[in-house]
Amino acid sequence: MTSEPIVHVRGARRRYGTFEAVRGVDLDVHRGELVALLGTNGAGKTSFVELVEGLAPSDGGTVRVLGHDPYRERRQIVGSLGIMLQSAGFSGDLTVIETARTWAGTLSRSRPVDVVLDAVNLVHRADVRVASLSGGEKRRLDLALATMGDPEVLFLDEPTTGLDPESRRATWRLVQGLLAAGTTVLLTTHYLEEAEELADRIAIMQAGRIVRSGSVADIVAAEPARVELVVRNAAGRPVVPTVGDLPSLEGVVGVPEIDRVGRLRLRTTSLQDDLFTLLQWADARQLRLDDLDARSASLEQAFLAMDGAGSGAHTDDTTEVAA
Ligand SMILES: Nc1ncnc2c1ncn2[C@@H]1O[C@H](COP(=O)(O)OP(=O)(O)OP(=O)(O)O)[C@@H](O)[C@H]1O
Repeated sequence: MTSEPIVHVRGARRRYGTFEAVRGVDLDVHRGELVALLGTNGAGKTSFVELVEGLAPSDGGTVRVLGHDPYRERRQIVGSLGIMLQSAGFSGDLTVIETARTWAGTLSRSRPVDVVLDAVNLVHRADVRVASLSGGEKRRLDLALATMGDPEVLFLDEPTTGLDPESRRATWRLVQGLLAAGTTVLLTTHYLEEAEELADRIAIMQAGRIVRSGSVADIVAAEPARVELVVRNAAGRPVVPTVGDLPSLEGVVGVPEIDRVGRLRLRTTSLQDDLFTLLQWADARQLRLDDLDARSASLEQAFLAMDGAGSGAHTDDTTEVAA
């Protein structure tokens, strides 16, 4: 993509007193793209997203949304933004429809209120007081308000937390419709499936920094595939090879595990080549490779591996910086 990014961030920082929660983040989100920001609790996602939402000033670096500083030049862009925070500040006394109409009245342009409530399946709850809504219904109302102004850029902070699976999928369809219409979206989520379903690109945050970014395929490709099988002889009896008996496997990461019944487990960065070598090795020895299970890493495995690798960085998380 060559056009100027809608969200353009370089070296963003955010401090709370002497604690630095965002430590030099770079991120671009292009027009019509959805970028999902992932990370464990406390990684700094909300602290970062609030910078691009213009809810707080950056303590360093450059933050631009639609070409403007979203904090200092907020008035120029606020009409083009849709923001769904982690927790909404609704008045519990108003009904759903009153809340939606009140919100629509604050916008320079608004989609019809009934259409927006219908999109989040809240029409049947229109006359219910917000205080009586379930947690998931409140999230859906929040999404309705964030999308009511037909925003050019939508910031969604954990939009499907607390939603049942059906509502979550309905939200995904809604977001996909907005993307198809050209909306640009920055989303934070703890649901990896949500990121896989919606995101063009993913950025993984750890201790205030983006430690990995790219498409799901890019991120998963960096994580070794897993192979598991049981070695048996021609009569079907288990054979327990030693690691030294195995052929040379160029992509193996770490040491293959072999248990007492001949079950072999290994991780490899060259799945196809190493599998081929293993099959040839077994064939030459008239061995069978039973229960063969070979699979690429999932986003979840890649994420967990990164988090494990970053446990040192977690300790670093508590490091205080000069104010
Ligand atoms: N107002 C605040 N004052 C001091 N520290 C804060 C404040 N807000 C957040 N933090 C700290 O900043 C770090 C990042 O928090 P943040 O809420 O941005 O993380 P997150 O990735 O959004 O987490 P979660 O997934 O739990 O929402 C945490 O260590 C948190 O305790």
